[in-house]
Amino acid sequence: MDNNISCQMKVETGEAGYVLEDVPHLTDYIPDLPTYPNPLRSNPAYSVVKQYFVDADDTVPQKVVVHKDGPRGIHFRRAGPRQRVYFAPDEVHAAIVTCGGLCPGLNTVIREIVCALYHMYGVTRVLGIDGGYRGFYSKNTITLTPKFVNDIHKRGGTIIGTSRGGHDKPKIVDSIQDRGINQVYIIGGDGTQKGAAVIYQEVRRRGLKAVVAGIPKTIDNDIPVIDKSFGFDTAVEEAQRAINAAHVEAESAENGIGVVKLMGRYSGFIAMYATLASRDVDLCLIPESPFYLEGEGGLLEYVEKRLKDDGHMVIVVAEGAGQELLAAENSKTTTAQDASGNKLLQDVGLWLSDKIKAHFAKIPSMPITLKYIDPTYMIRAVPSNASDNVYCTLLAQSCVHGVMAGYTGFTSGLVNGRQTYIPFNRITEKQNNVVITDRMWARLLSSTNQPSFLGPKDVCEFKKQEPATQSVDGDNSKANDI
Ligand SMILES: Nc1ncnc2c1ncn2[C@@H]1O[C@H](COP(=O)(O)OP(=O)(O)O)[C@@H](O)[C@H]1O
Ligand SMILES: O=P(O)(O)OC[C@H]1O[C@](O)(COP(=O)(O)O)[C@@H](O)[C@@H]1O
Ligand SMILES: [Mg+2]
Repeated sequence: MDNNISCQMKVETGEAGYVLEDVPHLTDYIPDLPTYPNPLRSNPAYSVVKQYFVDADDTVPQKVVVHKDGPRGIHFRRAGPRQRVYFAPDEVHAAIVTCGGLCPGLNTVIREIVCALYHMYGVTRVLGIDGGYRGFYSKNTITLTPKFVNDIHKRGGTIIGTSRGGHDKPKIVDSIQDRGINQVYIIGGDGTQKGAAVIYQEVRRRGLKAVVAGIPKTIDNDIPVIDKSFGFDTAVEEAQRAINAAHVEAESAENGIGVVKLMGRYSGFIAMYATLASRDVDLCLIPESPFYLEGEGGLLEYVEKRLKDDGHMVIVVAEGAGQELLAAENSKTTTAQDASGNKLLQDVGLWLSDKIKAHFAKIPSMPITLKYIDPTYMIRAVPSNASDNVYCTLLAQSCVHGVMAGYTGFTSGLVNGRQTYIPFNRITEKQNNVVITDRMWARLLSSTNQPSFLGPKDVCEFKKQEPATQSVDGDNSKANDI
C-alpha cells in the first residue's frame, strides 16, 4: 500500500494544449480493489436512458471561449455514473456533515444524497453528523433514511445542524475510522473545503478505504471555478423583498433614502445581482470596489445629486464594503474573529446611514428620511427556490456517482453548465470575487448611474490584477466577462 501522500494535483496533458486536472482515486493508494457492476444498470428508471453512463474519458473545459490557435486549456473530469463501482451496497457506511454559515438548499442536498444512495445504489446506512465538524467527535449521530428526509427540502437551514470551528483532524479521522465510515460527504464553503482536504490527506495517509468528497456551499458565491453556488439565486430573490421595501419607504418620504445591507464578506455577488435584478437601486457598494465619502466625485455628493434629481434613492451595501474606511476611523482596529478564524466585520450599513444623516444635518434645506433595513439572515435562512432545488439535486447525485466510482479528494461542481469533479486544491487556492474591470460591473454602473469612485490610475491598477476565475452566468475563464 502506497502511503506516500502526494499533495500535487494529478495532471494529464494532451494535444493542442489540453490539460486534465484530475481528481484522486482510491486505487491511487489501495491497488487491486474489487469492482462491481453499477446497480443502475438494472434500475428500471435509468436502464432505458441512452448513454446513461459517463465515458471514462469525458472531461469538461474550464474555458469555453477559445481562440482558433489558442490552447485547449484546463479540463475537469465529467461527473456522472460509471459502469463499475468500487463499493458493494451493503459495504457502504456513509456520513454527511454540514459546516459554516447557512445557505438555502442545504436540506435539499442532504435529502438528495440520502435518496441517491438508497434508491440508486441500494445503500442503507447513512449517518448525519450533528453540528458540523465537531459533531464527529462530540455528539451523537443522526440516522438518515429517505423517510426521515422526505420533506426537509421545504425547510430552511440544515436538519443536521452546522457550526464554525472545531476542526480537529485527528479526532475527526479517528471517528471516521472507529465508526467504519467509508464515504464522507462534506457540505460547506471555502473553510469547510480546506478542512475536507486535510481530512482526505489524513484518511489517505492512514490507508483507509474511505472516500472524502465535498459539495460547495457559499451564499457569498466566493468559491472559484464553479459557475455559481447553490442557494445564490434564492438569496438574490429574497433580497428583492428588502430592496422593494426600501424603495417603497424611500419613495413615500421627502428626500427618502433606503439603505439595505446584504451578505457578502469579501465578494459582492449578492449585492451586485440583487441590484441588477431590482432596477430600483441607485447605489451598490461591494467589498471589491473602494469608495470614498467626502468631496468631488464622492458618495455624499452623489446622494445629494440623486435626491435633488429624483427626490429619493435606494442604496444596497454588501457587508464587507468599505471596511477599510471603518477601520481607519476606529483607532482600535478590531481583530475579532469567529470560531473558524473569519474576521468579524463592523456594521457598514449603520455606519453609512450615520454618515449620510450627519451630512444632511448640515444642510437644513434638505431634510432627509433614512430607513436602514438589515435582512442579512433572512436571505439565507429561507428554503431554496425551485431552480436551486433542481440544482441541489443534480449536485448531490453527481457527488454520489463520483464517490461510488471510487473518486476521492474532490469537490462536485458545475463548470460551464456541466457537473464535474474538481480537485480540492483548485477550490481552496483562491477566492472568487467580482472583477470590477469586467463587463458585469460596468452593466451595474450603467444601470444605477452611480460613480465608479475610481480615477484612471486606479483603473490601470485594477486591470493589472490577476482576474478571478468565474462569473455567475458566463465563461469560467474570466470573471463576469460575458
Ligand atoms: N484552513 C482550514 N483548515 C481546516 N479546517 C478549516 C479551515 N478553515 C475553516 N475550517 C473549518 O471549516 C468549517 C467551516 O468554516 P467556515 O469558515 O466557518 O465556513 P465556510 O466553510 O462556510 O467558509 C469550520 O468548522 C472550520 O473550523
Ligand atoms: O454570523 P455568522 O453565521 O457567523 O455568519 C455570517 C457570515 O456567513 C456568511 O453568510 C457565509 O459565510 P461562510 O460561507 O463562511 O459560511 C457570510 O456572508 C457572513 O459574513
Ligand atoms: Mg467562508
